[in-house]
Amino acid sequence: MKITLVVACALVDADNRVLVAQRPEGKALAGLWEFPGGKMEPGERPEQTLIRELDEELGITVKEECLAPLTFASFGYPEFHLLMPLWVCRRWEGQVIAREHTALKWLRAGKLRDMPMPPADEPLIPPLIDLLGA
Ligand SMILES: Nc1nc2c([nH]c(=O)n2[C@H]2C[C@H](O)[C@@H](COP(=O)(O)OP(=O)(O)OP(=O)(O)O)O2)c(=O)[nH]1
Ligand SMILES: [Mg+2]
Repeated sequence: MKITLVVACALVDADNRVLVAQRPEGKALAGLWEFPGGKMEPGERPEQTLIRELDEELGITVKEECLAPLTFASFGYPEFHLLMPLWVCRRWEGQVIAREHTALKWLRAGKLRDMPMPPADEPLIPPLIDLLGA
């Protein structure tokens, strides 16, 4: 079985809302709402991958000390087993923009359940509600 390591981030704004981003057409799971992030490249540490992905996907600069680990997803897709740690980040530089996603939304954690997300993401929602409120 192939394990794919993907790193992801819940960006949280001053009102305790979480950023979700809609996956673009042409990619796997197109149209679903996800936490920004992506696959690790050879030689990277997970936190470096996340910082790179947040720059590439959202145009923001994040410092490693502003990333707090929260939980992880472990889910069997047909082609691979996804292992995805999720960090929380409340502090970054720059304006969040959709460089690769179709759209972005800031939502209360309790509203994440209303969004069509990848099946792997469902268990990530309760820890976010515990941390941020519904
Ligand atoms: N980023 C992200 N990926 C997720 C989430 N949930 C989930 O199942 N995935 C899956 C979808 C993909 O199979 C994989 C991550 O792929 P990705 O498309 O973000 O990878 P990437 O940014 O490196 O993009 P690419 O270069 O591979 O096109 O993890 C999530 O919340 N965030
Ligand atoms: Mg990505």
